[in-house]
Amino acid sequence: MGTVTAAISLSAAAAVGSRPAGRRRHRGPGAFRCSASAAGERQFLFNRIAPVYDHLNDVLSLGQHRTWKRICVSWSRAKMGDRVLDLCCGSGDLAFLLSQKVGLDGEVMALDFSRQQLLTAADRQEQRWKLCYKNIKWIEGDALDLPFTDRYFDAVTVGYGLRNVIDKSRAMQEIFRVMKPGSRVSILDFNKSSSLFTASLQSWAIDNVVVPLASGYGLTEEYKYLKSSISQYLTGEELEKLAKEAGFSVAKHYELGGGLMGNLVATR
Ligand SMILES: C/C(=C\Cc1cc(O)c2ccccc2c1O)CCC[C@H](C)CCC[C@H](C)CCCC(C)C
Ligand SMILES: C[S@@+](CC[C@H](N)C(=O)[O-])C[C@H]1O[C@@H](n2cnc3c(N)ncnc32)[C@H](O)[C@@H]1O
Repeated sequence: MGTVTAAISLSAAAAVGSRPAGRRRHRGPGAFRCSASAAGERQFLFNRIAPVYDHLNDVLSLGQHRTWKRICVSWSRAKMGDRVLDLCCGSGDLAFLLSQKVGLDGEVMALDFSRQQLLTAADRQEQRWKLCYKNIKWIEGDALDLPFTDRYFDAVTVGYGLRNVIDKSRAMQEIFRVMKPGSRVSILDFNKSSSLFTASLQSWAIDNVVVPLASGYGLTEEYKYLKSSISQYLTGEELEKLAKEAGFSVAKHYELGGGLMGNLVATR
């Protein structure tokens, strides 16, 4: 595991560039305590599910999540030679897809605040034979305070991450800041559907399939969180509005998987 740890940049300083010091935001003490404990709980949750995360995603979505992730990466328009960011990268599914898009001349920065997810990702990278995967750097960091300079990336992806960050507006502003003008962000997540049928199907599947199966791994509460996080998420229309408020010129949300999932594409 030693080499795996070495593969992860464990501090912002180790990441490329660094945000102008003057731009670090000041949080009120109360706000910091509140968001820090909530963020800490989510960090702990994703550390805990890391060992079975990929397996359960494959089983619970019958492998469909890989199709949705391929669509997300394709819609980012990442291309050969690009410098790209996979934000909230987890075990690296989208980072590996981006790696193939940008090739060895390109660069993939994959950031997450869960060390266990990053260790899984680095382990997977070591086990894979494709040369291009060497272009991925795993960075332990916070999506709300990205360790990258302004206008740095040609494309950004976020797979099932925005719903999990404490401050979605702040995250969108950080994404905007680190993107080059004219570049795209592609954000995949569950869809908070306005259709009663779709919302009921999604809720039924989580209650009657996802959580019972996860319980077999001792992860009942972790997967129960899925449902509450979706109910607190933004609708497609609200995601488009959030992107525009962050400064994006164009933002469009597309439903996937019969409305169970959704993907926001925004252009800076
Ligand atoms: C890759 C997927 C979800 C990732 C994911 C996101 C989270 O925020 C979590 C939070 C807490 C625990 C786990 C996760 C998490 O895994 C999407 C596919 C995996 C889903 C867990 C399964 C969703 C099932 C659908 C509601 C119904 C699928 C119907 C059909 C088989 C396509
Ligand atoms: C459901 S996983 C998604 C992983 C991967 N993108 C995928 O598509 O499978 C959500 C990830 O977001 C990360 N995350 C949540 N809040 C974060 C934050 N503020 N900063 C960095 N990562 C965060 C979690 O640690 C977790 O690995």
